[in-house]
Formats: sequence, structure tokens, C-alpha cells
Amino acid sequence: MSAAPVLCIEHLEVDNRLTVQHLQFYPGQLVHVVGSNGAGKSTLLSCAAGLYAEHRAHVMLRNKPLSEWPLNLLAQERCLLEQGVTCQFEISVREVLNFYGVTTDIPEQLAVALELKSLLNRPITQLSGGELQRVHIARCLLQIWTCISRGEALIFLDEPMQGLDVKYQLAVMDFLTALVAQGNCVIMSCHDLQLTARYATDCVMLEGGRVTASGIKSAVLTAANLSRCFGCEFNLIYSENAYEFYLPRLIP
Ligand SMILES: Nc1ncnc2c1ncn2[C@@H]1O[C@H](COP(=O)(O)OP(=O)(O)OP(=O)(O)O)[C@@H](O)[C@H]1O
Repeated sequence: MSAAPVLCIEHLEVDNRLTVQHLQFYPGQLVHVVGSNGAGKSTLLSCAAGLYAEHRAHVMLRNKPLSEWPLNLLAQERCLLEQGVTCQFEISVREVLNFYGVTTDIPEQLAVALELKSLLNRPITQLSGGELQRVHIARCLLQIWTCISRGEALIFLDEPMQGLDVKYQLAVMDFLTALVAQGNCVIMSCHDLQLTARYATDCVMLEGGRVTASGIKSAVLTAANLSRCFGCEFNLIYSENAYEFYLPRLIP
């Protein structure tokens, strides 16, 4: 990889939840963080995004520890979609999105990709789970849209596929693929290994709070790694840059 890393994690320890010796992420990567429930994916994304002040010194954004980044500048360079965000106020989707964007216009590319237009005048409290998830993804990206437009953003998404039907899953992944083609870096957790197999450029595999494999997708998504990580029997074929992925079986 010739470009400089956008993010580097060194010697990160979070209680007994997560240990990372060394991880690097580059512009133009779409990284899927995979692992079983409780493996540490959300913890990794939260720490890497700088949510926990006590761990910021171990995360370097563009070669400078997060602990040295003023929070207002950090908020313009990286965004984090967390799981389970709720909004109790009876305000419209447009009002929610305007709060996060630097202008009141919602970028056309974002509105089209996430099919937001029909949602804009609806109260956010009356959306379905999948509709709300699309708004949350948009809200998160709007926060750093200027940086995304320059192709320099770092986008953390914790299970963005949650609640989305298959069409929107593909639409969101296609959109993220377009953003990384502009030079942005996306790091997301994902439980759908079929999507990981199709869309990720790179993967980080976590088991019990430790990184057990990382790097290009074809090196991480092997039957042996997946079977060990998830405790299921995996059957997959990788050839000509594509996977054939069969539903795994529980090990009897
Ligand atoms: N705030 C917290 N305080 C203490 N332990 C926590 C906290 N949040 C999560 N944990 C624990 O840390 C471990 C990692 O949790 P984490 O949420 O990072 O896992 P995950 O891989 O994202 O899981 P899932 O796939 O279920 O979302 C789990 O054992 C969890 O119980």
C-alpha cells in the first residue's frame, strides 16, 4: 500500500474487552470488521473514532494521536454511526438532517442513494426501523460531508445494515463503494458475510477481543478462519475475485 495510512492503532487495551497490537487503515479501503457477538467490534469502532478519551493516545489519525486533535476538528474528519440511537422529539426528518449538515441542502447524491426524499417531511418518531436506519446513516455522513466530498473522510459505521431490507443493503453498500473510490476510508462492522464477501476490500477478524486475522479480504475470509471464529462449518469457494458462499452449518 503506497499511500500514507489514514488511521493507525497501536497497543490499544480496553479493560478485558479488546486488545489491538497494530492495525492500519488506508484511503480507499472498505474494511469490514467481523466476529461473533461480544467479540469487540463496537468497542474497536468506538475507540478508533475517539469516543473514549482515555484511549485516544493509541489511535493516530493522519499521523497525529487523537488525544492531540481538537474535538471540533475531529468532528469534521471522521463520523461514527452507533447502534441503537433513538430520537424522542417529534421533529421532521428534514429538521434532524439540517441539524447535522453544514448547509440546509441535503446533497442530491446522498438523498438519491438513501431514498430520503419521501421521508423528509415525516416525523422521525413515526418511521419504520429500516427507514430510521437510512436517516441515521445520512445524518452520520452529513456531519462530515465536506470532507467526504474531498475524498479524505474516515467513516465508522457500527452495523449499518441493521433493519435494512436487501435492496437498501445493496444500495448502501454500492454508495459506500462509490465513496471509497473517491479516496474515503470506510470501517464498518457487519454480520452478513455475503455482503462482506462481495463488498469489503479488507477485513479485520475479532475473536474474544483479539485480532486473529486482518488484511485483504481473500486472506481473512477463509473457511478455516471463519469456522474457528464463528464455531460453524463454512463452505465457500473463492475464485476469480468472487466468492460462492454456502449457508454454514452448526458443528454438531
Ligand atoms: N460499556 C461496557 N462496559 C463493560 N463491558 C462492555 C461494555 N460494552 C460492551 N461490553 C462488553 O465488551 C465485549 C465486547 O462488546 P462489543 O459490543 O464491542 O461486541 P460486538 O462484537 O460489537 O458484539 P455484537 O456483535 O453483539 O454487537 C462484550 O463482552 C460486552 O459484553
